[in-house]
Amino acid sequence: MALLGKRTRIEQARQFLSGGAVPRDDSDDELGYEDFPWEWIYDETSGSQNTDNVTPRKRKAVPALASKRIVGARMGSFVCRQGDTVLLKAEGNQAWVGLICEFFEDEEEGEKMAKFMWFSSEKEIRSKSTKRTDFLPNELYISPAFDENPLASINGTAKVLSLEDFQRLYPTGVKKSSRDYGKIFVCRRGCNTRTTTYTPEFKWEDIYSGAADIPALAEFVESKTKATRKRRRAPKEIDDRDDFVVPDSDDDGAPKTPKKRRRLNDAATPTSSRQSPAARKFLTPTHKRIVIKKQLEFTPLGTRVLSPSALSSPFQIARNQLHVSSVPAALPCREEEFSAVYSHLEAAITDGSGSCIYISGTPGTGKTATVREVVAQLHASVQAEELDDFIFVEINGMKVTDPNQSYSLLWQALREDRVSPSHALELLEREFSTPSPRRVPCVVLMDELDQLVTKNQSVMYNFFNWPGLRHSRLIVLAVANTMDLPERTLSNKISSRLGLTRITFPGYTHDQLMLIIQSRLEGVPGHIVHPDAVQFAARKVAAVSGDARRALDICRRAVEIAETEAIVRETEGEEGQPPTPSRTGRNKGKTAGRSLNDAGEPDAILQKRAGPSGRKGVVTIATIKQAINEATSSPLQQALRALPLASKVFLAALLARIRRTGIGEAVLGDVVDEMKKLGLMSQLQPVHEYLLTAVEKDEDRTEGGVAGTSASAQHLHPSTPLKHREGASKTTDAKAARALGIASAAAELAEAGIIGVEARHGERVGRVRLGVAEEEVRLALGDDAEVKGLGVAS
Ligand SMILES: Nc1ncnc2c1ncn2[C@@H]1O[C@H](COP(=O)(O)OP(=O)(O)OP(=O)(O)O)[C@@H](O)[C@H]1O
Repeated sequence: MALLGKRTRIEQARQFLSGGAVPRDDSDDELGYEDFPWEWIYDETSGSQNTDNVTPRKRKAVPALASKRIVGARMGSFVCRQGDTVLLKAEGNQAWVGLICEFFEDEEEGEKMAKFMWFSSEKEIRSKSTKRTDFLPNELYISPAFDENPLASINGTAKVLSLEDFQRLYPTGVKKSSRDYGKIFVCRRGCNTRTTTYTPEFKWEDIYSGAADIPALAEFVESKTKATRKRRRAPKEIDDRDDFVVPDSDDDGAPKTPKKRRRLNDAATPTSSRQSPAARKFLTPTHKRIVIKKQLEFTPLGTRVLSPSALSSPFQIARNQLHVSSVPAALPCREEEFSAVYSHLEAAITDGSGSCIYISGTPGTGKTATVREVVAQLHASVQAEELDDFIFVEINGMKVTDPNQSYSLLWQALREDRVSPSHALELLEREFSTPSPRRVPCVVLMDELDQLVTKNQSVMYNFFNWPGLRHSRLIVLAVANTMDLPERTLSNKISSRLGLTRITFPGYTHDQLMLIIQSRLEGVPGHIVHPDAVQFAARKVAAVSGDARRALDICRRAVEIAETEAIVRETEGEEGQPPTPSRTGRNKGKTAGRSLNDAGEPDAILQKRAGPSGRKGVVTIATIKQAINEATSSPLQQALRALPLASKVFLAALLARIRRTGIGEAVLGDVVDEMKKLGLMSQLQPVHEYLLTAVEKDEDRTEGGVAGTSASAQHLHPSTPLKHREGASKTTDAKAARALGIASAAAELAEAGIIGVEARHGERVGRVRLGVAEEEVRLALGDDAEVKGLGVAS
């Protein structure tokens, strides 16, 4: 019984930590094998008068005893007190060493807890280049890191000494046979292991003699392990100093729109990375910083490297900058969303708490780009020592073949260890329900969440649920296209319990799309895109979807068209063709490449160059029209537009269903229901007629209504061997023929690869999904006269 209790306690206290903990060869456990409960030791002498520097947390103290100060804790014969250094159980035979700062009762969890200040071993220092080489086998660094852990994680006492005292007391080292073996440590420096900055050497007994010294010790380690520290200074003060970059004048300290090369906190807090390295290095022996003038830095001419874009034509630069895969220098029109995501993430990382943010919005509204930018800015803050370290991992529903792989990816991010999904799930469950000192927060971006839901809801449930577990420090950013995916897939009861923070990204208006395109064209020389063209593209896209990706794609294609035209024109000119009236004398005789490289030409020249049609070599409204036309006249687009009405309505219904559920696939029967709804709503005579007849006939066919349709669609598929056509066998051929309207539409679409149908014999739940991009269907049928008004464009 006692042994079982002991095991539970150790299980509970397991740290599952690697690297950094102190190896312990002995398995001796001072706490014995009896599972006594932990009891508080109160300060009987001082009563409610707190003279000590260290006060317990009244907030969490047991109410009846709130006036008494907790100074220690007892478990059987084991006693530890505030200010003591103790061992905390780590994975295997390892232990962490922590200094007990305060005790408190966590009422929510009904657990006795303590706040620890950590010692670190050299193993915890990740940077090999800045790691000291003079560390001793039992040396620890006191670190400016704190954690709260249950008393159950305490595993014995530790003794910390100065090097002098250690050598005096143990001149030949600690013998393996000694009870003190593995429990005596030397501390002569403090270290911030994340930044690998050390305090100057000290004598431990000089700086620490007991609980009363904790605040001073914390302050000392904190202040001495930061090369430079954020200190909010007035702009004037910054201006007066030579060694800082002058921040932008629009600083108000609040998170700003993401802009490259200007970190979010730059202006609010001058950080170490903004100082010259020299200014950071120079300290007096008493550790006062010497501010020196920033060294003049220049790059020798011989090694000056031009960026590739500098060598490109304006067209190439524009194409590159408009490309959707290029990372924009700024994300205009997403200021609010950026701030919301940033502050949530920053707060969660700082507090060491878990959090789950659900981000929704239609495609191309900048969800992924914004989250990535936030994470990049937070990483910059970590580099500048303004934020605690965190792990970031991106899991994309489109890129995993099985949603369960998400578990392996998360575990790999946490531990750099590849395991199977089922094993990873086990490990993650255990990890997140186990207290662990210094667990680094982990931010997970779950992109294209819809795809992870389709196959297995437990994946989404777990990722939404884990952040709520007390020890997880997991921050999930779930990105999806629909607002109510959690409710639809997890039931209202569960999803409301999860307490998700929701952020919605609205579609861009045409003004916003204009701004986005213009910002991408910033720095492109030669005014090669006419402002009217930008406006036209923005209007066209905003009318259909508000999708920045589409707007950028159209503009990029338009630039390509203009570039080709310019080259053709130049070549024609070179081959002795009479120059066009627009050709300026300056350009005459130049090669295509060189003449196109003219940067900064005034608009007038470009307009002239554009020729009588007003478009050669410049992107105009006509070029945009051509680009849109091309995009909508690809073979796929043409095939989609040439589909029979039944197939178009089927696609419109499938799209509506997918959009409504937020899931990338739908039950065939539901699509037919959707068709009925569309038929009722539609003002279009042909749709109305078609649907009422086709659906009614279909309903006649089987009592289940949609079942018959599903079966028909699946089993009338030309690729299905006749003998396997269960649906057909269930009904008479005549009935099947009557239902052929919808069934054959589905079969035809499946054969063309426009949809995929997953046949489930004898069931009513055959599933159907799009086999082409949703965007292609929207583009082709969005303004198709036959199905206009069925919501394909929205
Ligand atoms: N405000 C913006 N400024 C500049 N570029 C933007 C902006 N919003 C989106 N983009 C660009 O549009 C493209 C699509 O953006 P993103 O991938 O973030 O959209 P999304 O909402 O995540 O779409 P999906 O749901 O399809 O994944 C990217 O190239 C991105 O850089």
